[in-house]
Amino acid sequence: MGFEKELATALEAVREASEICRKVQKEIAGSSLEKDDRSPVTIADFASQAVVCRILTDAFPNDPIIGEETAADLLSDERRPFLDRVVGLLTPANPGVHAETVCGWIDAGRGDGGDRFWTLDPIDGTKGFLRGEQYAVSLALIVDGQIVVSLLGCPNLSAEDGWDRDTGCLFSAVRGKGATLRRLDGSNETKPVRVSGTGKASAARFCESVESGHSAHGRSSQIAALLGIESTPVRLDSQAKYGVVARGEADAYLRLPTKAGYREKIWDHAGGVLVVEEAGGKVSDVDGKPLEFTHGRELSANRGVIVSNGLIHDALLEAVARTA
Ligand SMILES: Nc1ncnc2c1ncn2[C@@H]1O[C@H](COP(=O)(O)O)[C@@H](O)[C@H]1OP(=O)(O)O
Ligand SMILES: [Mg+2]
Ligand SMILES: [Mg+2]
Ligand SMILES: [Mg+2]
Repeated sequence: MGFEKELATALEAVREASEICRKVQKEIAGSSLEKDDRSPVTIADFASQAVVCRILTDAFPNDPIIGEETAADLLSDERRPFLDRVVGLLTPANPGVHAETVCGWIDAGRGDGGDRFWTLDPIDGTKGFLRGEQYAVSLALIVDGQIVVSLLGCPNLSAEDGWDRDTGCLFSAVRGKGATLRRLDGSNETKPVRVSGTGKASAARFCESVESGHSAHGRSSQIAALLGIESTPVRLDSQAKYGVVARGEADAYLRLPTKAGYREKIWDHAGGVLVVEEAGGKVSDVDGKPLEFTHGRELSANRGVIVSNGLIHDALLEAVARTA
């Protein structure tokens, strides 16, 4: 199956959501609040989830969506002004839309898994978004446990090679059909995406989280030292790191388990994994096992994530094991 309609629908959804995120990022002050787990969320996270779920549900009414956000976080009286701002972001494209309808769109993202489902991170890297740095809109379709379509909208990542620096870029992949890069604006011109050809682990360029609480930075520098790597890792937020490895600007992305024992969420990886794999790279957990997207909202069968150009993957896993 070619998944043409799925890809076209997902491209439209990620583009529309990214446009809203861009608009909010320009005037970010006062646009965020804290969730029960103390992580930040902004009006753009909710609006992005609403838009993507609306578009997906229109096109594929039977497909469940597992999204990060829930409208429950918007329903207290004190949060009503915040909800009204989310509604305001959706009004230009949906004149007269009511708060109840918007909450319904957001909660279309509360689906369960199954044989065929979508997973969505409406803003991945909210902390980066708030700092005015990298973030991504991440969307993937999973069929029989395999990612078959994946997209990463990266509004603050320049589309290389003479494309306008501030258009942002959009990665997509369909299983067996390669990975592609577009500008995030309306243009449908595409470029193939390929990982680097770096075969010597000592020459590898790493990228990693900005937030040390999300991945063990100390351990990644030990791993780099073991491999004889002298360059310092590039730190950037969000699944934009998958995009950067997919297009060969870095050779590896290490997400090493932290002491807190955090379980990775499927929406924090699904959009990036197939882009890297279809670009010729490899993704596994720290034990070398493939990521399993068949256990609900979390990657509960995996620990950490190692992303590479494929050529240096075994060397990375060996060094990871030696620092365990
Ligand atoms: N304690 C945590 N450990 C690992 N990842 C986390 C943690 N808390 C939130 N995240 C998620 O990690 C991702 C960002 O990590 P980074 O940018 O450092 O790679 C985001 O998906 C973020 O969710 P969110 O989508 O809410 O931003
Ligand atoms: Mg979050
Ligand atoms: Mg995320
Ligand atoms: Mg998020």
